[in-house]
Parts: sequence; C-alpha cells; structure tokens
Amino acid sequence: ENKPSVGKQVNYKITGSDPGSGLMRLTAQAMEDYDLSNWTLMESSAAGMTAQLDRAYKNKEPIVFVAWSPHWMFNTYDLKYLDDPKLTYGEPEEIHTIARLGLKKDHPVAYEFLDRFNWTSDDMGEVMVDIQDGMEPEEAAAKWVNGHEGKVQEWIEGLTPVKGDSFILSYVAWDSELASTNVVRYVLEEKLGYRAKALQVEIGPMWLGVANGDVDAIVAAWLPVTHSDYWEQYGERLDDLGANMVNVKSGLAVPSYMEDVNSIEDLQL
Ligand SMILES: C[SH](C)CC(=O)O
Repeated sequence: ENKPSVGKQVNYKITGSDPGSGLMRLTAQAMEDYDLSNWTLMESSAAGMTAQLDRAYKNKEPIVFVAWSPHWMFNTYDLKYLDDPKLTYGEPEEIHTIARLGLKKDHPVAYEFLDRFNWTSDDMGEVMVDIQDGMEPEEAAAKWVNGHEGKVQEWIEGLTPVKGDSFILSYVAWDSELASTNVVRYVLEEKLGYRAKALQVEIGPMWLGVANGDVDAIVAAWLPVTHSDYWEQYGERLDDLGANMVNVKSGLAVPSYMEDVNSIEDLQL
C-alpha cells in the first residue's frame, strides 16, 4: 500500500541534541546538502534526544534523530545510521584531548597522563552502560578504573603523584564525555593526587574555557570534522594532545524497524 513518506510520518522533524554542538551544525549542513528544506531540526539536548528516542522506540513509532558512536543507545535499541553518500558527516574520526597552553609547565604529571590517556569504544561503553543502568558517573568511573589495572598502569607508569594540586576539567553532558571525563577525573584524584573538578558546561563555554586558561583540559574534542569550527576559532590558543579514542562517528539514525529508510536521500521522498 502507498505508505506516507517518512517526512510525513515524522512531520518533517529531525530530533536533535544541544544547540551549538557539532552534530547540530553538521545536520543543518546535511539538510542543505540533501535538499531537506521542508524539514525542521529540533533543538534539544543529548538527554532530550535519547528520551524522545526511547518514547518512539517503545511505541515502535518512526523517528529520525542525530546519533553518535560510541553511545549506549546502540546497545539498548536496534538502530541504523542512514547512509551519507555526500559525506556531510565525514569519515570516522577521533576524540582528542585538549590542554590549555602552559599546562605542561604548570602540571607536568597531569599533562603526561593526559598525553597518554587513550581507550576504546568498548572501554567507554562499559562506563556509559553502567551510568545508563543507574550508577553514579563517579562510581562507574571508579569501577572501570579498578577493573582495568593494566590499561591504567600504562597511563600512569613512572608518574609521581602530587600533593593535592587542584585541576579543572570541563565537558558537555554528552553520554560519551560524561564517561570519559569521570574516568580521567578519577585517575587524577585517586592515582595522581590532584583535587580534580569536572565542570559540566555547554559546548561554547567548554571550548572558550580551555582556550582562555580557566579550564586545564578537556577530553571531548571531536576532530577533525565535528568540532572543526571550534578548532578554527580557538586552535592556536590550545595544545592538542592527540586522540584519546579513534574510529568514532556521528550522523543521522533511525530504528531498524523503519525498513525502507536507509539513506539520508530517502528523506527527500
Ligand atoms: C558527542 S556529539 C558527536 C558532540 C557534538 O555534537 O558536538
């Protein structure tokens, strides 16, 4: 039977996340690249997006939403990314650790740890799923660090703990960065002797804070594509310590029960 178009099914709405985020900028670009001028990108937050996904999924309703991996939603729901033949969302990319200028001199122990910090999507996934199952982020981080001695040892081998120096991290409430920032904070405090704080902020203040030196470091930079605009704006005032995770990706996704929607081009119908 002639089913209404997917646009009609979702009132031409893309369920978005936090305004200003790279994913929202890329999705606005995708709406241009794929001529989705009659669609609206709904601003929300990462938590708002997953709440709307949960409601739609439970009722097996159609929904088109912004997505990124690693994320617990791909463990919880049967989802699929829409093909992006124009590569608006780019190729799989990296999450980078970014330090303020001067950090190496001021906090050499923390700097060396942050320079070595790297883990996999599976590692992050363990922490994210524990948090999603109701564990406090600090507790989930402690559980992961205490359960992965070997990996943590690589990060801190030969480093002499400090005596209570303060350290400030910041992050945006994306489930991925809630996990990574809490693990880094836990290691700084419990293994390296810092009094470390993790400030939850929006994306603009996160980048501005580390660029103007109010924040010591972030582990939340999606590069080279998703956060390219922030890197262009602040990059020369920052110290990029490289990838803490590789092969991450973002894009548009739908539940797999939307069988006839497999590419962003299918939204034009
Ligand atoms: C974790 S999301 C890809 C971050 C963003 O959209 O800027």
